[in-house]
Amino acid sequence: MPPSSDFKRVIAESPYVFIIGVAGDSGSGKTTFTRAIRAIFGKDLVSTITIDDYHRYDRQERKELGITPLVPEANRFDLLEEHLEDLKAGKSIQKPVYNHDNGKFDPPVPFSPTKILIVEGLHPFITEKLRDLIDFKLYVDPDPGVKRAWKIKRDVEQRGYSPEAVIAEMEERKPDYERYVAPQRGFADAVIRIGFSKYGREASENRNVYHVTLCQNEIDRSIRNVDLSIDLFPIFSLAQRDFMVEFTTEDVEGRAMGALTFDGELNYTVVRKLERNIEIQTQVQPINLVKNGAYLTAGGIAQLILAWRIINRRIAIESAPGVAGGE
Ligand SMILES: Nc1ncnc2c1ncn2[C@@H]1O[C@H](COP(=O)(O)OP(=O)(O)O)[C@@H](O)[C@H]1O
Ligand SMILES: O=C(COP(=O)(O)O)[C@H](O)[C@H](O)COP(=O)(O)O
Repeated sequence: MPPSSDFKRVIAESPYVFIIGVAGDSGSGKTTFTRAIRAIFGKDLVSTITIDDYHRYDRQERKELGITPLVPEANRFDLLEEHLEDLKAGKSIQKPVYNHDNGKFDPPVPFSPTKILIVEGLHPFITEKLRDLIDFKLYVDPDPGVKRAWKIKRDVEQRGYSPEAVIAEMEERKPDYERYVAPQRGFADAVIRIGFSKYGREASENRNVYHVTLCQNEIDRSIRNVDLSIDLFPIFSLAQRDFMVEFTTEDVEGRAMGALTFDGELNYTVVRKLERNIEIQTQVQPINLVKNGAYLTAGGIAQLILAWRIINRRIAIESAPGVAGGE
């Protein structure tokens, strides 16, 4: 791909359908963490499929069978594989629709592929075929306390459950989560862990500041050298808020992954440089995740780095011989 090309235009004109898989428990921030990707590429290029639509049983049937939606048999992965294969080949599908408001299925809807497709849900990496079809795999992994707070808030405010019902359901689902969902961390290119901020729980609750660890496998060799430096000078001169960065190696399902941890908030001036470097390297601009004068939270920085990783995976595919029209 020519270095000065307009990356969005190249993607729009390429036949390649790039699939991003986002796995994690219900209410773990899957939708929220893919927001940066949607914001960067825009509605025309990005669409999302939620795997909830591929449940085999409606809420009443699951109740009668005594199973949770986390059990693989409660989902139609064969149909999902078929649909992702069709979408990757540029074909439209008739997508099933699960309605969270009433726990039943609505009639299927026509769904056409966009050049970037986000597939999010409980089990996007459960079969080998799904893993092969997905180009970038992300696992979202909040601490139990964070997940509990997020899930209660969302399911009470948006899905009409009582807090007690949400808590009881979470307890009931735990063993199936550990058994069928959590092991998918082992297939992920990146795992995002989220805990309450070390600067106090109120920082999380009031300002969305979390302790965020981005575990990544080794960066693709194909990525060109890029300056991802953080400038210390504005940190010294604009350090009105607490911030920390840490790098460790962590064991993720038996794999050693590089773990970059952020907590707190960084001023726009510091983050804008990072964002600008990513814009120059990827030709995707403007990214503009932060507004002038504002602060970006640790989660926002993790999103920015993730977006950069994902864009680079897409560039690597574009440049590979014979794939997506590369030389
Ligand atoms: N990074 C985040 N920062 C703050 N709140 C979040 C974040 N991610 C998720 N949440 C909260 O958790 C709720 C559930 O997140 P959502 O992205 O809908 O989860 P999922 O798609 O995994 O079911 C959201 O409505 C939001 O209140
Ligand atoms: O586990 C999930 C996925 O939710 P999310 O969209 O949060 O990842 C839901 O419990 C099932 O889809 C069933 O839905 P319901 O409980 O509404 O019947």
